Amino acid sequence: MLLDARDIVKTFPGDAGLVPVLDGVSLSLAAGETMALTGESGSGKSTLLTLLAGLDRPDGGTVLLEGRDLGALGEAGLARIRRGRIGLIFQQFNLVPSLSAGQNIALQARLAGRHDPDWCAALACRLGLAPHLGKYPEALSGGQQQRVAVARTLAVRPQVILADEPTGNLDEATGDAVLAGMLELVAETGAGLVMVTHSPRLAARLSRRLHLARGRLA
Ligand SMILES: Nc1ncnc2c1ncn2[C@@H]1O[C@H](COP(=O)(O)OP(=O)(O)OP(=O)(O)O)[C@@H](O)[C@H]1O
Repeated sequence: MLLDARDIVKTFPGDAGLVPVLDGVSLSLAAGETMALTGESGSGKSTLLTLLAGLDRPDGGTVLLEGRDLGALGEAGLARIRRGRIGLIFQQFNLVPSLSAGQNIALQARLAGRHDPDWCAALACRLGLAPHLGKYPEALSGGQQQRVAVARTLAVRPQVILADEPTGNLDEATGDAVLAGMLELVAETGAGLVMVTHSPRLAARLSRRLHLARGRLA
């Protein structure tokens, strides 16, 4: 199994003491599988994604990535896995303003020591970014910026892609186009995808859907 989360518990301090946001969440994701994560605002979707990414540690339970327990890794080991094997895409594009689109696409792959100019060029082409590679983020539309963010993540060839409402900032048609490109490329690379979305319409385009409510997945 690519990603295996077992009995995840996460609590945060609330007005009346510790509040369990995730209360025994388990999920597994196979290579090539795409999973939508839905749930009301505040149900813990982003919290779960953060734990799956190894950006925070659960209070209970384990996250296994390709059989490796993220909880058993130190900060350096976690950082290495995050750089090379886990791709994150957020609603905010988080592009580096002083770098061109092409440089932004290559940035994380360079940092991970995996820069492949041919793969970057192919991604840019597939995502319709080829004419825009020399432009800086301020000169790109929202949809173009998000496609750069998608390409930047895929450039690393991560095993797992965790996306938090990646099209939430885009109009419906642009969001659909970005998602279609992303799903196509995820399928081709054989990565697994977990995508948080509020949209049942978008969730229906993924292979599985899990709904988070009252700290549990259904
Ligand atoms: N660092 C934190 N400290 C305290 N409480 C937190 C922290 N992070 C999240 N929470 C709480 O955990 C709950 C779940 O938050 P989370 O952001 O995971 O929800 P979500 O389902 O992603 O919501 P949304 O759809 O609005 O983005 C919320 O009640 C939030 O206030």
